[in-house]
Amino acid sequence: MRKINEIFYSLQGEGYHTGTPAVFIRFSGCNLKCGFCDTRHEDGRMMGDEEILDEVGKYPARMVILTGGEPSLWIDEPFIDLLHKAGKYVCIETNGTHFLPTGIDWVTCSPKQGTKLVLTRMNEVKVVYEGQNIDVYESLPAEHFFLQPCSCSNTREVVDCVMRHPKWRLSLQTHKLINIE
Ligand SMILES: C[S@@+](CC[C@H](N)C(=O)[O-])C[C@H]1O[C@@H](n2cnc3c(N)ncnc32)[C@H](O)[C@@H]1O
Ligand SMILES: Nc1nc2[nH]cc(C(=O)O)c2c(=O)[nH]1
Ligand code: SF4
Ligand SMILES: [Mg+2]
Repeated sequence: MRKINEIFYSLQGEGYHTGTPAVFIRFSGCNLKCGFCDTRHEDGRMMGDEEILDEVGKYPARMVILTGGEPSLWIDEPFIDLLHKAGKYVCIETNGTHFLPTGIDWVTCSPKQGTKLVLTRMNEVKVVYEGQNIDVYESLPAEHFFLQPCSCSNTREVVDCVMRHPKWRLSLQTHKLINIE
């Protein structure tokens, strides 16, 4: 059984796959307590894999995004295999402080200040910008580097920072701009 906060169908609002239809599986609970976190950390409900797969199967998209909370606290290789057997492309949003099972198709790592990263592979880095030094993230083993405003509030500051650090690109939380989930 795995603790699920919500399962919903929307468009990936952030980062490289922005605009792509995807089923979000939001797991409950997190090992960090970021002051800016925009997730409602509700208790959630224990669900079996069959029930989770049934819910995911209600939607036509191939992309599934594991998020939370911190999804790495709840997943294992058999779960990723089940999603693959259902024909899904599996993405994860993680803070990078826990190891991941093998086989995930797309890893988005969002490192948080003052934490120790354990991931050795990731496809994209997505930093929520609060004025911190981003140079330290440039050596991470990722193909894409995104800087994201905090709750759409400091966008001009992020634009200026990206222009000073051209390895990075702007990631807007587009779902918030168009009022979708
Ligand atoms: C809610 S977190 C869940 C996954 C994982 N715990 C993590 O932090 O990556 C999903 C993404 O939203 C970002 N995020 C959380 N709160 C935010 C906010 N207020 N503004 C912008 N991005 C935010 C996180 O940094 C992360 O990239
Ligand atoms: N549309 C939409 N895109 C997202 N990308 C990452 C999200 C998250 O909370 O992990 C998220 C979310 O909550 N909604
Ligand atoms: S690590 Fe992710 S889910 Fe956890 S508190 Fe921070 S932003 Fe929220
Ligand atoms: Mg979100």
